[in-house]
Amino acid sequence: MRVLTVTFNPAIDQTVTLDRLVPGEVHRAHAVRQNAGGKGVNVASCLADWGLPVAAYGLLGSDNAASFDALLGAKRIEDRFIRIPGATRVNLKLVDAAGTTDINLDGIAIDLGRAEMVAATIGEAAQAEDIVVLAGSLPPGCPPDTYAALTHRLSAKGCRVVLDTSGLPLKCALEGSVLPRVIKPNRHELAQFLGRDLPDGAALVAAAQALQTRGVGLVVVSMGEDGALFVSREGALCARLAIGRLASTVGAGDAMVAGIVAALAEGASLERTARLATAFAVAKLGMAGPNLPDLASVEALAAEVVIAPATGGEALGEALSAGEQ
Ligand SMILES: Nc1ncnc2c1ncn2[C@@H]1O[C@H](COP(=O)(O)OP(=O)(O)OP(=O)(O)O)[C@@H](O)[C@H]1O
Ligand SMILES: O=P(O)(O)OC[C@@]1(O)O[C@H](CO)[C@@H](O)[C@@H]1O
Repeated sequence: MRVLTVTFNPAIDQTVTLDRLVPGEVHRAHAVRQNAGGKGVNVASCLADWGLPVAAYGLLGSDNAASFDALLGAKRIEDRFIRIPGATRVNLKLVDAAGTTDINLDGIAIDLGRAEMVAATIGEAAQAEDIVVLAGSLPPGCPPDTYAALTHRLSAKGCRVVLDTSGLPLKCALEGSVLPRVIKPNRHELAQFLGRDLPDGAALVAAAQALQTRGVGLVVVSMGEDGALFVSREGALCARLAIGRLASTVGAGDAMVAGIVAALAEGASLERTARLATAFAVAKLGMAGPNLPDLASVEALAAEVVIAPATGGEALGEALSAGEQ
C-alpha cells in the first residue's frame, strides 16, 4: 500500500499578517511568509510528517519550483511532478484578527494533452490498494471531469480514491458512475454542490448520509471551529477539539484529509478515523505551513477529541456539547 497525492494546481502560499483588513485602505503588514502549498502538496507534507511513504504527482511551473524542491526533498516525498513552462501561482492569505482571507489565482493554463499526461502518469503508477488523493482546483484548460475520469480509472485498478475539491470538478465526480471512496467537502462546498442551503446539523447529516447511501464510502464534512461530521456505513459521528495555539488556519482541511488517509492506511474504525483526522487538523493549526508536530503530540490530541453520535438528525452543536459534559 502506498499513498499518492495529485495536485494539478499547486500554489505558493504567501501569508501576510495584518492588524485589520479594511478593503480600499493601505495596510502595513507585520510579517510575510511563503511556503510551497496547494491541497495535495499539503496533504503529502502532513503524511510525510506522520511517517507514511508518499509520492506527489501533478504539475509544477519550472520558473519557481525551488520551494517545492526544498519541501519534497526535506520530507523525502517522492517527487513525481511534471515541470511545465511558466510560474506556479502565488496565492495570497491575508491574516488579521478576524481570520484568514484567501485570494487564490487561476494557475497556469494547460491544454488537454498536459491533463492527460498527468492522468496517464498516475494511472500507470497506481496499484491495487494504493490510496490516491485528488485534491484542489483544476487549472484553466483542464477538463472539469478530470477527477471523475481518474476516479473511474483508479477505482478499476483497486485503488482507494480520496477526493477533496469543489465546484464543477466535485459535481462531475459525484455524478460519475464510479464514486470516490472518500470525500471531504467543507459545509459551503457541500451546499454549493447540492445547490441549496444546509441551515442546521440535521440538514448536514441528511446530506452526508444521502451521499454515503449513493456509494461514497466515507463522507467527511468539515465545519471549521465547529469540528467535522463523519458518515460511513458504520454510522454518523461528529468530532471536535478546542484549539490551543493558533499559528495558521491555511491547510487545516488538508491536514484533516491527511488524517483520514492515515486512518485508512491503518484500517481504522469510524471513531478512530474521526479522532485522527481531527487531531491532524488541530495539530496543524498550531503550526505555520503544512506541518505536523511529533507523532506523540498528535496521538495525545486524538485521545482528547470529543466524539458524539450524529444520528436522529439532532443538531451537531447539541450533540458535541452533550459529549463535552
Ligand atoms: N478554529 C478552529 N477550532 C477548532 N478546530 C478547527 C478550527 N478551524 C479548523 N478546525 C479543524 O480543522 C478542520 C478543517 O477545517 P475547515 O473546515 O476550515 O477546512 P477547509 O475549509 O477545508 O480549510 P482549508 O481549505 O483552509 O484547508 C475542521 O473540521 C476542524 O476539525
Ligand atoms: O485554489 P484551490 O486549489 O482550491 O486551493 C488552493 C489552496 O487555497 O489550498 C490550500 C489550502 O487548503 C492552499 O495551500 C492553497 O493556496
